Amino acid sequence: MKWWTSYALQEDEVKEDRPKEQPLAFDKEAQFAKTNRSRKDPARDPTFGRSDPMALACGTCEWREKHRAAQSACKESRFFEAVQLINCALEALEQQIPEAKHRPALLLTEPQTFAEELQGSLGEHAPHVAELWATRADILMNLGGLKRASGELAAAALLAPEVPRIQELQAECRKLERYQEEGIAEEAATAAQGKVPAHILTGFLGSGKTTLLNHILQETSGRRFAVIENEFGEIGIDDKLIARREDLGAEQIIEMNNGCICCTVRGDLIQGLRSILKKTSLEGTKLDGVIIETTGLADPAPVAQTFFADDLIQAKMTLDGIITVVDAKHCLQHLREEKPEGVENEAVEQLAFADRIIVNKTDLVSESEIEELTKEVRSINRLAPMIYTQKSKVKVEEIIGIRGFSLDRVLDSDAEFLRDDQDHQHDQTVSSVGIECPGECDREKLNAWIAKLLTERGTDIFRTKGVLAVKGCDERFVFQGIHMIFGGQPQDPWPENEERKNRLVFIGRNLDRAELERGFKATLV
Ligand SMILES: Nc1nc2c(ncn2[C@@H]2O[C@H](COP(=O)(O)OP(=O)(O)OP(=O)(O)O)[C@@H](O)[C@H]2O)c(=O)[nH]1
Repeated sequence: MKWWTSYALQEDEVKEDRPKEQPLAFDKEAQFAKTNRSRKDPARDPTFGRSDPMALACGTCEWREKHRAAQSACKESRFFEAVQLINCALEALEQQIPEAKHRPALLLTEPQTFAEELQGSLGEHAPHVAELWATRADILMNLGGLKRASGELAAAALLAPEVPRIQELQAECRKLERYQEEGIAEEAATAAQGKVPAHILTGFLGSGKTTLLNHILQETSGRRFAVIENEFGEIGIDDKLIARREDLGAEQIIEMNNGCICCTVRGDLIQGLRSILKKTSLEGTKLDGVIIETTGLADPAPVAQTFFADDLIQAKMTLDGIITVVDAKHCLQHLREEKPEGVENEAVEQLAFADRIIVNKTDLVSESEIEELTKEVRSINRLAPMIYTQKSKVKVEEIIGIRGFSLDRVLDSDAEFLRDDQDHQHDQTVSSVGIECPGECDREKLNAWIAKLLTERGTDIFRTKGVLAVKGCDERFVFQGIHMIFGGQPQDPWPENEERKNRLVFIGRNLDRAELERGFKATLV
């Protein structure tokens, strides 16, 4: 059965109950060390690890009250809120412990080290700290972070070995870990069965994400996938580039343009996922999965966090994996780009978070270039399997249904992953210019202009794409450019209900809108 509906989110769907943006920051580990996220230094920054605005209340609030609230939230399956509350309780308790002041934030971020170092000097506070860690472990177990939970419980047991609740939770955690290790994961599997798997496709501009999406849809026709397309450009082009939608089988597509789901349209992502759940529930249908294609400038961490931060989504969906596509030709230059202090390098983030890495466009590079790139990629992400492709052609079972995402792995490297108060700053010099105008282009003039533009400015113009009306051509002319590599070809005929007009987008650094508009308009007949 075909089940294709293309629709944009309604205003009232996205505005209501819009959650606040929830970017993240990183911690240590080599895998994440190059991400250049803004990090706070616990030794120098007294606000390190504290949530704001909750932190303001914490100074005066009673830790017991926050602890009770965290326990209630956990019982009611509001796990993300429970994490924020328990962290708040820990912060409040930390204030009460003079010894903790010498090791700021350790109580929050590294329970085991804290317990080992201060075990003998906590006095009456020891069982209280242990109790809070036990609650945090309980919440983490519910979210699937077993390794982290086990660490918190070990620390709690060090401080309060005889507390029955800690022992019970340890036994429960061991049981779940055993299930996980033995691969039987009965309870987890039963819980996951009813959940819709989600797949995040990420990768820098022009790396081959849409090509991969088309490939997945083609190879899985008959399976029902909903797709969320997110574009950075001022004008959406990708929806026109998803090949032969009607032939691809069962999908629902939601487009989110002009903003990045990792920050400005993050609330839209949550509402988009919720509306997919609502639609399938109303229709009584079942989805095989949701595929989210991020912009080429997205930080995948906040996108992944969405699957924990929203209670409904957490209950009904499970993040199967983050698939990062790499452009073998241009990736290194983006990985090595120097960014100002505190500004993140998205290309690095995308690799650091990957559960699978697809090194695409191997046709454009030599063996030795691939070797060099592999080394660099491995210095950022040691673990994710790497797959080498042309035109993103990969065996679908290597990237879909992989159960690749692990909360534990992310928490190991980024203890702050589940906090809702982290900084994350994109490079403000990178922007997009969209041109939309009627008329027909002259192919020769267009070629000459674009060739000159990209030869001269191709270092700064990362990505160009467009759907153009070319004189003498009955089809929509699709133009694609990545730095200085560009090309175009007629695609399918203009749909009857679509006006023949030009839509072109440039994404890059220090773009000159007036110059681009002037240049393009000069190619019109
Ligand atoms: N030479 C070559 N070109 C490729 C390969 N894979 C994809 N392309 C081309 O690269 C261009 C960009 O591919 P897309 O799939 O649109 O890339 P994207 O990551 O979705 O791009 P954005 O969403 O704009 O960031 C298109 O013209 C593709 O046809 C490949 O393996 N080799």
